Amino acid sequence: MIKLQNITKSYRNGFKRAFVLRRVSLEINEGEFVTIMGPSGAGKSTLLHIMGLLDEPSDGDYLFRGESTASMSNKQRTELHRTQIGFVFQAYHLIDDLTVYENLETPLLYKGLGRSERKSKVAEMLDRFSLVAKQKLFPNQLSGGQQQLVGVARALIIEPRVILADEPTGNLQSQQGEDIMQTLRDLNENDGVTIVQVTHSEKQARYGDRIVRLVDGAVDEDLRLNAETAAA
Ligand SMILES: Nc1ncnc2c1ncn2[C@@H]1O[C@H](COP(=O)(O)OP(=O)(O)OP(=O)(O)O)[C@@H](O)[C@H]1O
Repeated sequence: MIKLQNITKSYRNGFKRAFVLRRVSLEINEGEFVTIMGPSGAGKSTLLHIMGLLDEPSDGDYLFRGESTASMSNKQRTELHRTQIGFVFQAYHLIDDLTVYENLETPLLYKGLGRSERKSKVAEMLDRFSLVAKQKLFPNQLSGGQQQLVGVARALIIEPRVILADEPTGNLQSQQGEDIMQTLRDLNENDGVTIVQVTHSEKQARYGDRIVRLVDGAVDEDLRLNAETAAA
């Protein structure tokens, strides 16, 4: 589903080049639940943004479902991102001047869904994430944790084939965090949705079935968890 081949990302830093990712090759199959871990600054978010077509590699190729994304037009890449990828941002990225309801409805508008279908899908998400009472509020009227929940709901609402989540529980209380992890695991197990999450938490990593550790922009370890090491 996701195939990264020798992905390199670098930025110019004065006269030098700073390498954030160094020849990262990684294959993620449909239905996997992968966790990317590693020290701060290792390149985890950058890698996730490249997978989500929100950033481009400096070198190497990224194939999404067998198709090279380098040869796609910007329009095709945007379309792919909007219809197949649910992205949960570390810093929520909600639209400030839209209400919770409207923030959830936006991806459905981009997807071209009709009014009544949008209404029922938004209602379902509001209910699932206990946000019904907050639907008319704007993001700055919510707590950080509530904004995070809206961010997760917005990623799930298009029923994506892939969910890319950058520290999806970073600002949540532990119970809310566990609920989100359980939701992701159910989607993975019951609906076969492919999930790639970035986290610093070993406990959250155990919801998945594989851990990829990045150090200094390179893959340091690629570990498959078995039933005993994965969370029960
Ligand atoms: N636009 C940019 N220009 C220059 N350097 C950048 C840019 N974006 C990211 N970097 C650098 O790339 C490195 C990796 O950043 P990234 O956010 O991918 O790390 P991370 O592993 O996700 O870290 P954290 O766990 O702290 O979120 C950092 O050193 C950062 O300064």
